[in-house]
Amino acid sequence: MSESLPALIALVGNPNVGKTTLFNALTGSSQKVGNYAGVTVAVKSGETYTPHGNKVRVLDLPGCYSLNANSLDEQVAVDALNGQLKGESVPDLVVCVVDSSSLERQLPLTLQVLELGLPCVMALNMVDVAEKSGLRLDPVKLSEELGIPVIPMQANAGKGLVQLKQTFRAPLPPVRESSWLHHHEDSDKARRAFIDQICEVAARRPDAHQLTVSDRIDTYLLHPVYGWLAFAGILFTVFWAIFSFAKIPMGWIEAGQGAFGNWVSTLIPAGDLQSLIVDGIIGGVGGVIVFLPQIVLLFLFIGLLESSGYMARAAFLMDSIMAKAGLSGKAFLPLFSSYACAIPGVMATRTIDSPKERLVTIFVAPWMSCSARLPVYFLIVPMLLSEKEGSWKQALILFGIYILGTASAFVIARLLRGRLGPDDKPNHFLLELPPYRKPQWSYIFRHVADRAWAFVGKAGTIILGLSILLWALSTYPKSDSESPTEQLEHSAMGRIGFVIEPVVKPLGFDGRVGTSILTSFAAREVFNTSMAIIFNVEETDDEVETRIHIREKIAQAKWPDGRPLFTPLSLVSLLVFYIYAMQCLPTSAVVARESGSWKWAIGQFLFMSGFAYVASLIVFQVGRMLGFS
Ligand SMILES: Nc1nc2c(ncn2[C@@H]2O[C@H](COP(=O)(O)OP(=O)(O)OP(=O)(O)O)[C@@H](O)[C@H]2O)c(=O)[nH]1
Ligand SMILES: [Mg+2]
Repeated sequence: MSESLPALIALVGNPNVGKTTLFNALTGSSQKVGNYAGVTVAVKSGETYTPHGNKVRVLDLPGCYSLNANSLDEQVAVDALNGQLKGESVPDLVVCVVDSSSLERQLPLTLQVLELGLPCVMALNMVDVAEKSGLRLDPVKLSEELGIPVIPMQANAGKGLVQLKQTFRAPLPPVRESSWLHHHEDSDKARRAFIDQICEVAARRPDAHQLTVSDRIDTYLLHPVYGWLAFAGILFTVFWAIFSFAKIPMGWIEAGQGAFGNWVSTLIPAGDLQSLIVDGIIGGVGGVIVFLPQIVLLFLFIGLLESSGYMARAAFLMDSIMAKAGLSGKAFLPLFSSYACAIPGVMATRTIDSPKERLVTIFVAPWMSCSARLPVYFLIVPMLLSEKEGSWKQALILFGIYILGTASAFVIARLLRGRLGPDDKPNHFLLELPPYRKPQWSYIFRHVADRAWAFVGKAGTIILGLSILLWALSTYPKSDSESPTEQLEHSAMGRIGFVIEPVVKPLGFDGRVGTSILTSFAAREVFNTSMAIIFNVEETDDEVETRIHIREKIAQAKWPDGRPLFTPLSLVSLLVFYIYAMQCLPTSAVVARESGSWKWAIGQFLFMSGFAYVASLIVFQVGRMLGFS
């Protein structure tokens, strides 16, 4: 019996049993929670206090089905228990978190953990679900049979937390001898027999098998026809809502930004300083910040889909399509989360057992249109339809953009998967359909707020810095000319544009657009910043009084011969470029780390950006041949 206080506690359990919910409740963190298996893919650490005020460290581990790890995320959990994680020792106490509504399936892992010989406590989570399904649990019997403390809990409501914390103190529960293994050759069989015996006395099922509410919902949502209709309907509603709801707060931000710009213009006399602040900083940062409402809505919807349990159904429906792309349903969730951001998407590929399938998924993930592309789409799409934001036609185009990116990703995945050849060992696709659950609102709001704050933080730092730099490049060196157009041509930016114009002209863009594209390799949103700065700086002074929306200003831009710069064809070409181009250094860094080599990251960058160029070129040239303008 260990007398010393525990210093390190590890939360272990099957996927989707509420480990992270418990971790967040214990440590006050807001790590990602979702109602599907494989949300947590890396170890997270936090601190909590015992009822006696002693500080302990808690590790949240990725879920695993057994200790014979099949995938990378499971391996991490196993390493943590064996003390093989870098910088971590063997845990002093293991909290086995189980979903009490399916105890038989969870106990094999618990027994394996007990066999390791570490002090254990069981967090018998989701007792609310077990109760509703009519299961009769007997925690006292369970504790007697297993020989460890068993704490009934409902982690998402904070119930049982205090009781659990009371076990975090000396003396730690004695290590139990693995009696079920005695006289048995086959340890799997021995565990099964012991589990049957436990469940007989401690977890009795109701006699009649009833269809649960989730089962009933699934007869529609997984139906071969209605299921797909519902899937398309849900996605379309999301896009439509992003366009139409966001319109209102966007209007406020724009109005505020305009008023602020005008106010600053009255304070500072016309000249370089005014131009720097109004055109460079307010215009440049504002060109990105105004899309905050869309980003918030996108993350809110993804959060809702993830925490209700619908995401796992979508993966189930998509399994057959994924198979055509040479991937399994498991690749769907990482790819879907790449719609928010490719970085967590690439990380989430750790749940994929097959190393080759994982590489392929990492490779195509950046083609799932991420949220950083939204500002660019929202600048271009309304121009394409020459209308303001918010119509259903725009939502339809946005839907089409996502479909194009996704379909292209699947085609490339298939080609690449074919080239890599079959796996060395067979893989089993195992996707769990969790019951539908009420969304964890507190978590979702916190998560959305974090993302919104990160977006604003980026605008206030990286985008702000780039805005100042871009403004300077578009203003200096100065020429004697009075004409803003000639002045821009004379500036450093104008000269870069001059060099770049021949490269982008076949795609339908001039040097100004080319320069904006070039700068957006730093981060996609910078396209908006550059466009705003270039076209603001170019305005004549008397226009300052009637500050019009930057999009209208851009729409009026012309080639030197007076033709409009932006035609439907050139706008489509621009959209196509942004759907395909790989313009995110942090993603490249994560790809290099997760794939184990920079070769993959560089190959991906060159392939995707090259593809973007060629695709835009084809769109513009073929479009022109067909008579579009
Ligand atoms: N009804 C109910 N739901 C819960 C409870 N605890 C957690 N949940 C929900 O269960 C789902 C899974 O929670 P997570 O904390 O992400 O589970 P996890 O074990 O960390 O999952 P992985 O990281 O995928 O291994 C979420 O939808 C939670 O809101 C509970 O006690 N009762
Ligand atoms: Mg988790």
